[in-house]
Amino acid sequence: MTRFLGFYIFTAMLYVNSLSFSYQKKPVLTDINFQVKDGEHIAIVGESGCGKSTLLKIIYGLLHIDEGTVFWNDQQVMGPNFNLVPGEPYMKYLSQDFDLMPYTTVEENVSQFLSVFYPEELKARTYELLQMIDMVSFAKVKVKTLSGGQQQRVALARVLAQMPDLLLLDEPFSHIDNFKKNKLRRNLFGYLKKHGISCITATHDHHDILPYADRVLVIKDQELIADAKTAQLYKNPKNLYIASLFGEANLVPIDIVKSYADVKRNIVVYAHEFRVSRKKGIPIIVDKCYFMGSYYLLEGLSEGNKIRFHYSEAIEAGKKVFINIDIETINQRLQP
Ligand SMILES: Nc1ncnc2c1ncn2[C@@H]1O[C@H](COP(=O)(O)OP(=O)(O)OP(=O)(O)O)[C@@H](O)[C@H]1O
Repeated sequence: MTRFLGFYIFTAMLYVNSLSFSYQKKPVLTDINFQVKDGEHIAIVGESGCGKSTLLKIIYGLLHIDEGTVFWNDQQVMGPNFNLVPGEPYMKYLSQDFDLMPYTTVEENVSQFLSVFYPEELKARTYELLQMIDMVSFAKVKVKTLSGGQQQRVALARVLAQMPDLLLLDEPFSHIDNFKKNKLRRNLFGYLKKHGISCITATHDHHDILPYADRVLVIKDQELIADAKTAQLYKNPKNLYIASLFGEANLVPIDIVKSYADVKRNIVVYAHEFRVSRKKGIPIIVDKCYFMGSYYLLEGLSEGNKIRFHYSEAIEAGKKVFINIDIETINQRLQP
């Protein structure tokens, strides 16, 4: 809620309230509550099969929910039992299977949905979208001859041509190679912010989350276990499940740190948060060493606990080193 000219204005526009859903008997989602504000980018994350796609389908009105409601401002999203043609006009859903016209060109697939009257403007808007997906040179090519990744990019431009207020993206870069992925991410999320389009992205990939999502929702065992600002969740993950969504992480019994010997608690420590010393710290015998490009990922045992940590150099299996965790990190993670 924001205050404007003395009045309070509700800026939240999508409301998901007490939502529960099951395909058969076993619940898939239980008591899910969250809101999405105007122009906000949300990432939905969680292990495979936790219900991310299901949640997007419910929001779009493709599935009938057992309990709860979904509202777009003051308008309730009704499921397939009420809508002959599922889906709502103000939002678009980019599913894992792309809905394209295979026998027409890339350009035609994109421009078909542009509600523009003048031909020059139609050309300019189509070009803007083709540029965004980096496919200007494919404008005249028939979609059926494109690769899976190229088709996924066309599908993206096609939903954006419809200028939704809310875009639902299900693993939007799953078919796209690493050469193109980073540029496309920057283009897409920049485009959405520029045009004030809200977005919910279901993803496994932290590269889709950290630089672009304003907030992250984490699903585990049917429930929403976290709803927090991205940086806050990353810096202070409450458990190993959440931390592992962002990278290699460990659950460390804090009593292996000498000064915390009396504290019987585990804390989450990312692999990159350890500092390696040849002289002092937590002793660890290296077991495995993986070259990761700009660093090495090392795996070792300390008092029976398997710990993974990063170091700038390779360390031979069997060697003893010492690892350290910053006191600020420990204190932060020990907070309730
Ligand atoms: N049409 C369906 N009928 C029955 N069960 C389904 C159906 N679709 C999905 N499920 C089940 O519902 C659960 C949630 O599936 P969903 O596809 O939403 O998960 P997800 O988090 O998106 O997974 P992934 O990350 O692998 O895409 C899974 O256990 C899945 O097997």
